[in-house]
Amino acid sequence: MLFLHKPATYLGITNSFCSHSATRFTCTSFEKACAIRYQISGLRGTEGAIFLFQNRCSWILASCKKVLILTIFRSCVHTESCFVPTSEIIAVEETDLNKKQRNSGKWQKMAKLHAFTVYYVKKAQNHRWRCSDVTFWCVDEQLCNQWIQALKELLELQTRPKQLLVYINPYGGKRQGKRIYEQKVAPLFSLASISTDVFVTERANHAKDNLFEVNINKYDGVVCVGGDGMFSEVMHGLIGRMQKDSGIDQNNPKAPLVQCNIRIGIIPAGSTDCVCYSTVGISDPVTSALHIILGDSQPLDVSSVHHNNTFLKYTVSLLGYGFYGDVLKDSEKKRWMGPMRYDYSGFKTFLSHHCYEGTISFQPAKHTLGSPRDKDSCRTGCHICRQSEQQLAEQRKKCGLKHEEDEEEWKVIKGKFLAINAVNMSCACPRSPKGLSPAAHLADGSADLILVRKCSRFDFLRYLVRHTNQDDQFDFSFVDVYRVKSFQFTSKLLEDNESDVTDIGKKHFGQFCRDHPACCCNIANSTWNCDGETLDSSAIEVRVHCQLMKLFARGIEENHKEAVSNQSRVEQLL
Ligand SMILES: Nc1ncnc2c1ncn2[C@@H]1O[C@H](COP(=O)(O)OP(=O)(O)OP(=O)(O)O)[C@@H](O)[C@H]1O
Ligand SMILES: CCCCCCCCCCCCC/C=C/[C@@H](O)[C@H](CO)NC(C)=O
Ligand SMILES: [Ca+2]
Repeated sequence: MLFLHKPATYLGITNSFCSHSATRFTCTSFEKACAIRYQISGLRGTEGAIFLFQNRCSWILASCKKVLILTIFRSCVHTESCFVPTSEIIAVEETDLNKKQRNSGKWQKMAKLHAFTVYYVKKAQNHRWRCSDVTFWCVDEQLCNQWIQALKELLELQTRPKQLLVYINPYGGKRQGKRIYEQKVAPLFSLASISTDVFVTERANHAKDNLFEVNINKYDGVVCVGGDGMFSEVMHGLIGRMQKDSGIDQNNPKAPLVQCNIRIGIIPAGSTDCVCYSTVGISDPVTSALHIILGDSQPLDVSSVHHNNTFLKYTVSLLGYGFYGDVLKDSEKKRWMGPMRYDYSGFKTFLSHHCYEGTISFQPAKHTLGSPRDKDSCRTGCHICRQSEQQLAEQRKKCGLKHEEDEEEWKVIKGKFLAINAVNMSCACPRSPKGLSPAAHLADGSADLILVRKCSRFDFLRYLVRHTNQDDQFDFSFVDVYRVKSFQFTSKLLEDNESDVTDIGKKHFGQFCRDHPACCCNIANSTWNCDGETLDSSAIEVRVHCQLMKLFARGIEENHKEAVSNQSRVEQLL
């Protein structure tokens, strides 16, 4: 006999079935429950049960009548889910009966009981995940142990991290990194039997430097607790370590980089948390911890940024010149304000309305199927990213790590720009839920290059407002967008200096455009905002490396997909 302890799990079940006796369920025999295909005949009038079938664990009220079962399954699909893929079970534990019995007096009167608790991922609104649990009671100790054993064996079959290296930035965002990790994440890791080595950073680049020294092969993944800057640090440490160990010179902009197979998990505790939000769909520490525990894997494009054959940085989210560069530069002086610094500096920069002159050259990304104006966004299991992955594998088979000469055409655009934004992913974040390029892909080997030409303050405001709503951000005459695999930028100032090095006067001309002092064209350079860090050079060369690294994430899930697949599975079964 197995008893389900939580009748509330069955919200969707018809009233006639969900009587007060609903707390008591008879279980099928272990063998029948484990049968690969669910046999209705095996139930013989059973009221309720836990089943394992087709790699799914479900706890349901059941009846011999087919039609009723169908109703029950349907109601489960539309309300609280009783279906849990074993890949979404977090842990199975023998239940501490003393604790449970104290809470529930009615069990005390019963004969010797045995119980186990299944902890599983419960999916809530807006991609938020929570750890839920259900306890199964049983008078037969052997049956109870068989269930625990069977479920644990299933969990062993999942490829999940067992040993993680954790870096916490105690100063990111609202300075809550340490508290968030200790209170929300560490208990979940311990429930899932994950061991951790935790490292609280004491200075910027501490995590990055440490990653060059540790015995990295000991770990199944690296977790960073902080914002985009902290993630960037850890990513630089891992990718840099990988290239160093493989003898790849990062200063060579054309060097084919070695893929980094050690996954990074992001526990969001920063100011923007754009990488986390764009890859999970929400900036929530518990949700991210659960993605890490389940061992999710999401490949990510990474761009390398060089200047004159010198490596500057890698970027995965925004590489922005003009508006976002100026916002970052100003906001760095106001770190004490926490996340609010971006709003303050954003407003200031908007009022200054500076535009910058320069030349952009780029190679269009012809290999990918999508376009930046697509209506569909990159979602879990995205077919466009999968197609790029196949291409990448074929290319590797053909060339190995040989240097590949790329003769594809370059397009050149000269002009005055308020903003140049290159994004490898949508760059969605709580401030901009669709991101700066809603149709950009996480792993297609391309970046979206957005050029915002000089326009009025009012028009620029209209453009910025569209970062925050559903309207098309590219539907403006002064905005152009291209999907690219590489690009270069040189500012007018640098071009002039290079062509006329003797004209020293130019360098000291002052802030604004010589021809039109009132036109807001800034003679000085802007700064590149590279995932929230400033770059030293304004002239850069950028190249996208398809799926260079992996995160503990699965991309943003299509909301109705899961329900539809549950439904079709039910139909398959009956
Ligand atoms: N102990 C430390 N002291 C000072 N700075 C640190 C420390 N540890 C890490 N850093 C640096 O702090 C910078 C910012 O951190 P983080 O990204 O976590 O927060 P944020 O800037 O508030 O968030 P976001 O990047 O999402 O806007 C990173 O560039 C990182 O290198
Ligand atoms: C008046 C309306 C103003 C709207 C402004 C919208 C602001 C949206 C911010 C989107 C930034 C997304 C890009 C992410 C960049 C990160 O890499 C970086 C570091 O965390 N963050 C910033 C703010 O530069
Ligand atoms: Ca991309």
